[in-house]
Amino acid sequence: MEEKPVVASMSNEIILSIEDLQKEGSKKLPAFKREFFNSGSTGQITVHENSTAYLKYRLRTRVLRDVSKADTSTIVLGKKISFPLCVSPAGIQAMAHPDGELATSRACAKRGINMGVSSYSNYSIEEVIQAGKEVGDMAHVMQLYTMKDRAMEERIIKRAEAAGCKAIFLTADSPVLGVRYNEWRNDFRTPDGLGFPMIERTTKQIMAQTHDSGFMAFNSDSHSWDDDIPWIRSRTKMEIWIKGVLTAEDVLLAREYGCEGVIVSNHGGRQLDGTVATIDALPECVEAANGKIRVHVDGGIRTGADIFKAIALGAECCWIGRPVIWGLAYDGQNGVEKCLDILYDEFRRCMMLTGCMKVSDISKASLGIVRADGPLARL
Ligand SMILES: Cc1cc2nc3c(=O)[nH]c(=O)nc-3n(C[C@H](O)[C@H](O)[C@H](O)COP(=O)(O)O)c2cc1C
Ligand SMILES: O=C(O)C(=O)c1ccccc1
Repeated sequence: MEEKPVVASMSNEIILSIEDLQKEGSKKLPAFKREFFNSGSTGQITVHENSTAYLKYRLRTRVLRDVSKADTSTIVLGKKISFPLCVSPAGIQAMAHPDGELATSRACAKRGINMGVSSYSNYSIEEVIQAGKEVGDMAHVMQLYTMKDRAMEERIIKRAEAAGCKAIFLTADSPVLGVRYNEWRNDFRTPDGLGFPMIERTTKQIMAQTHDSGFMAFNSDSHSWDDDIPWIRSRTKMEIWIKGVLTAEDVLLAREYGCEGVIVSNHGGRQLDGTVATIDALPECVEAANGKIRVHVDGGIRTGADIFKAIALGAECCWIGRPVIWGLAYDGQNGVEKCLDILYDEFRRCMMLTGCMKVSDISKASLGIVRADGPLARL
């Protein structure tokens, strides 16, 4: 007879962490897709550091507090969400699972969080919003690049507004594609049969792009604060947020140009390798915002404690890109729900174990930093 293990396993679930989801989700993808989704640019330094930069912070716990009614909810983009996390816009989600952005939208609606939709989505903004509506209440935002074809850019804005999007996230870090060895080595092309309804292109037309420019062939590299922000503002009542900000200087410009918020982001390390990790750029951006515009952050967030640390450093909310892709690849909508459930549970436990009753209790006092040979330093 087979010997029973001494400690019975808690469950048969093999996905307990985002790391597990990365491993199992990635396994389901052929190499060219896996590398496209998971890689960063050039030496992969920033994609790595986005996550490891969180490790230097230590949690300062407060004990003997009644956390029985800990409330993780918060209000973002006018919606009460279940915890301070939203899903970053990421293109070609149907390459991870046939249901693509529809599955992501349903999972977000079911779990009560907001979603960004890429201009390079495989389902239209109308379809993505409708899919979410059938499940629950949430906010969608439309991600936009400054485009060479301004008439098309305007059509994206108008469609997004008519469909009910709350905001435009203007991705400002991509006038040109980053150095992506994986895409060049694999001669990366989007698989046959996928549509790109927001940029009004078929896969055939996309595939015709060279690898110097890739998707960014449609993006304008002559963009500027002056030419683009007032232009967008005059075409929509939606909020305008700048995605891809890493410096206090650009936060001040976003304020000057009347933007509602910034996403502190380096595009998940996919554009310029060697930029600052986003959690390390966050403090100067929060200081420059001075409470006048909202500051959110994405890049490398893989645990509930990472979310907690970003909130402690002044972000209103965090966003995740790849973890959702891994969830999609693993099991479509179910996989994305699993991803959100893992992060929710970890974040809630982190709040309770640090003695925080509500999200607004999380502050600089919740963190310390260990410097070489020193005791824990307060922030
Ligand atoms: C496969 C993939 C596609 C992406 N597509 C877009 C996009 O279309 N527009 C955009 O602004 N950002 C895009 N991003 C960047 C994400 O919005 C986000 O900034 C980044 O993924 C966050 O880092 P993380 O993946 O470490 O969480 C993409 C990221 C990935 C991984
Ligand atoms: O690869 C990316 O980072 C990205 O932004 C993108 C843009 C268009 C389609 C797919 C991904």
